Amino acid sequence: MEERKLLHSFLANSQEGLPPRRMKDSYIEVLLPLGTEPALREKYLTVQNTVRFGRILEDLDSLGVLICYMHTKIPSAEMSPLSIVTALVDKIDLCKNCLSPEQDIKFSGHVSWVGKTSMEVKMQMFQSHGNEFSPVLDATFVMVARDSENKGPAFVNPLIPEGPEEEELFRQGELNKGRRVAFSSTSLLKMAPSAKERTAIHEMFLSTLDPKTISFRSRILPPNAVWMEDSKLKSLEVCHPQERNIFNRIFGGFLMRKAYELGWATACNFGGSRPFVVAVDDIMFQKPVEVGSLLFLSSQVCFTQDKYIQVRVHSEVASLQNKEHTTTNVFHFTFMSENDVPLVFPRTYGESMLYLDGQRHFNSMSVPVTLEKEYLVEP
Ligand SMILES: CCCCCCCCCCCCCC(=O)SCCNC(=O)CCNC(=O)[C@H](O)C(C)(C)COP(=O)(O)OP(=O)(O)OC[C@H]1O[C@@H](n2cnc3c(N)ncnc32)[C@H](O)[C@@H]1OP(=O)(O)O
Repeated sequence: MEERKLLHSFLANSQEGLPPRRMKDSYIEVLLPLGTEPALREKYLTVQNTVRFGRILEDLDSLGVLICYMHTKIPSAEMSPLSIVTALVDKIDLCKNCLSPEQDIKFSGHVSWVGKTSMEVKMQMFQSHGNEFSPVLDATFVMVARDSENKGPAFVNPLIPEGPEEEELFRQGELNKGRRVAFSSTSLLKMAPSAKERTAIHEMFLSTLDPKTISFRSRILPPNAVWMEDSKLKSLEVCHPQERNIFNRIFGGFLMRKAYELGWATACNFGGSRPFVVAVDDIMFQKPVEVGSLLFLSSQVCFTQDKYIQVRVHSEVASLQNKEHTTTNVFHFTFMSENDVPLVFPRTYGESMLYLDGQRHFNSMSVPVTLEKEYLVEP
């Protein structure tokens, strides 16, 4: 960190002072040679002989940061003065494809939109089948540039789209920013649910009242349903230095992998079969996690429909001094089970909000996915 202090002089005072970049300046392709380097497979292998999705999340996070470093590269500087951190995993949509641990995987990506200090990155992943690579997933991340010591914001190079395709991507990036602002301003933490949502929650509530008593307090579960609180799983991570990133904080990919694996276990426990992940959305990195922290992860099913299970994982760190807990991340994962799963019922008002939030995330899934036998992505 002492060395990084010296890099401050390379930081720009305004965005206009930085040379504009094109999308192709940050474009990169990376090969994960699972097919040709068997020694690498162990790290990626599940017991079902598929690829661990948690490992893919780690790779996407590192790649996203690398892409941003390409976009902001200063040819005359040996080291970048920027600290680039993951602010948001906007979306990861998986296509219906089998991930084999015995075939090479290719990642590609580039910066698709920039603000003043933030960059949207689009990445794709492919797996080789014979002579060609077929698409596996699309991911959109938002990275934020901070100064050399990660203490304040830092400007990033402007982006000039070239041609109609790039202009469309850039416009989409702008729309994404607007959509995120709108989504956050109608958050249930700030606003009451809509009339339709309120009615749905009240109907669920009524369906749990015991018809034998005239009371709002005697609640019974309808058939094929589970109380939301009974779907919870929790875990604890001690954040050792091994998991730190280049800025001496805990690596975002590690946090995602841990949250994903707990989320998967929650869906597995709930649905009674090994579920497949179909979408990841709106993972917000609100606060950095310091090395040495105790990281508490808490996961629960918050919405289900047919074979789908929407899981929310909340992570917080505890201050060792005053035992205060601070939220660092909230993760949303959509899984698909082999068979139809039970309904999940909220018991309290807070749980009802979690249910509606889960439903909103589920409905924002862009690709309607259908269950396919060969579609196997596991933790
Ligand atoms: C050299 C080559 C090296 C290669 C190495 C490769 C491998 C490397 C591997 C290492 C991998 C290491 C990677 C890791 O492990 S990073 C570790 C995981 N991530 C973190 O720890 C980040 C934790 N969060 C924070 O520190 C803050 O919340 C941040 C800094 C993110 C924002 O803080 P704050 O809220 O105070 O910021 P602001 O209000 O001033 O806004 C600043 C800008 O940010 C935009 N914004 C903010 N939030 C969001 C959001 N949710 N969605 C979209 N955008 C968002 C905002 O619009 C604004 O944009 P703009 O209007 O300025 O454009």
